[in-house]
Amino acid sequence: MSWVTGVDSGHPYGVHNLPYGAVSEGGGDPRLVVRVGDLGLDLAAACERLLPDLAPLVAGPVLNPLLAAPAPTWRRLRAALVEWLTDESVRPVVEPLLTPLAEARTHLPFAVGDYVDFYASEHHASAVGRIFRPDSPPLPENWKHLPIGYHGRSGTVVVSGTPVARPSGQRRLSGGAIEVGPSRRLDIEAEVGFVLGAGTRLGEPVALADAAEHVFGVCLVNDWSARDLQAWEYVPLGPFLGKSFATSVSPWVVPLDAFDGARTAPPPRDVALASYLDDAAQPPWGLDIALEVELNGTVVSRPPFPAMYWTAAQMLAHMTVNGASIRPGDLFASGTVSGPEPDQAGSLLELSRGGRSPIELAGGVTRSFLEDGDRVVIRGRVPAAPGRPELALGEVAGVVVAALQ
Ligand SMILES: O=C(O)/C=C/C(=O)CC(=O)CC(=O)O
Ligand SMILES: [Ca+2]
Ligand SMILES: [Mg+2]
Repeated sequence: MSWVTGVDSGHPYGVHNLPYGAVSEGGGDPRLVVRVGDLGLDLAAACERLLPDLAPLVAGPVLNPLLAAPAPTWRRLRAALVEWLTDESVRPVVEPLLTPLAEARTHLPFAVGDYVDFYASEHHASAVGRIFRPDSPPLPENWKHLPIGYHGRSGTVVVSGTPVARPSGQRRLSGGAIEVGPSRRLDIEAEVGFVLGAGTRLGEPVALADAAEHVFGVCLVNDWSARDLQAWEYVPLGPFLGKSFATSVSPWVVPLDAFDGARTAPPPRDVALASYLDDAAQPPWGLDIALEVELNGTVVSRPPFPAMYWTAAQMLAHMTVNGASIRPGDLFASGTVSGPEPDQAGSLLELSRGGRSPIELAGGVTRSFLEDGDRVVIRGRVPAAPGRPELALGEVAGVVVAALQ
């Protein structure tokens, strides 16, 4: 148990969590911290005093030098952090380096390299297939053979709290006319993101068994999506401007090792998998994360991450099977997390059945898609279970503002 006041062994930000972030105070420069309770430990100052050989990796303002190090270095730092925050004898050195996070501003804690978004929920993929392609089977033929994904726009990944301007673009009206203007079907996608480190060389795939050597940590993602732009532009090359205008991520990157007690078996596979994706003999890579989507103060959905068909390890193995290299700071997202129940969908497109059944919010207000001024908050946690305290992932929030043009 930690000596930090108020951080008992059941605290969701206890020493079993210790997520990394970047904060600034009073207009100062961002610095890297590790979160314990509601406090941030200054990583550079702590390492300078107690682990000097790692200090250059956490000098800030981003985690990328640490991400570039091999996974055993990440584990060494994490073990040291646990020791510093639990061992009374180091307390006089560490305690002065803790500051309250309440007044701090959070920043994107890593420079995003490449960004990939997958489509790993069978429930989401089938539901969207029915809405976008009513005359075709809900799932495309390839869906159970490989985790489908697309490369997104890393430069528009923003930290939670950044306002999101309504995107503009082309759409096709029901009569066939083409119109340009602000999106009328702006949506969210509740997703889980994976931050990569320990880069690879061109031509070097990452095997399923090695995934934990490259997945540094986990965050929450809101893949804002303009459904009218998307539906018109996506054939035949896939998502483009309907999803590239902003992608929000939570400010805290929870180390993969914090999920050791939260692994779940993925759903049974009903198609034989190619050997590079066959995870039958691997430790389970499902994660027991419960999401919650709140729109203007009303919880509208509770998407369950264990329902995802494809795991992060499979996504990484597939992303690199062609020999594509990874770089420290690369980010991939799971795709919309939707469960089997109607109130477990991770997008308004599903919750409002393609816009036909608006959802009800507090105060008699209804929504099919987002209006200017709407505020969306996606929260994530691993619930407490016997022998396992709750693990908080925090939240990713954003307010929609009017189109700039
Ligand atoms: O089925 C389609 O045509 C597209 C669906 C999506 O919205 C793609 C996407 O972002 C993947 C996901 O989040 O699951
Ligand atoms: Ca998405
Ligand atoms: Mg996006």
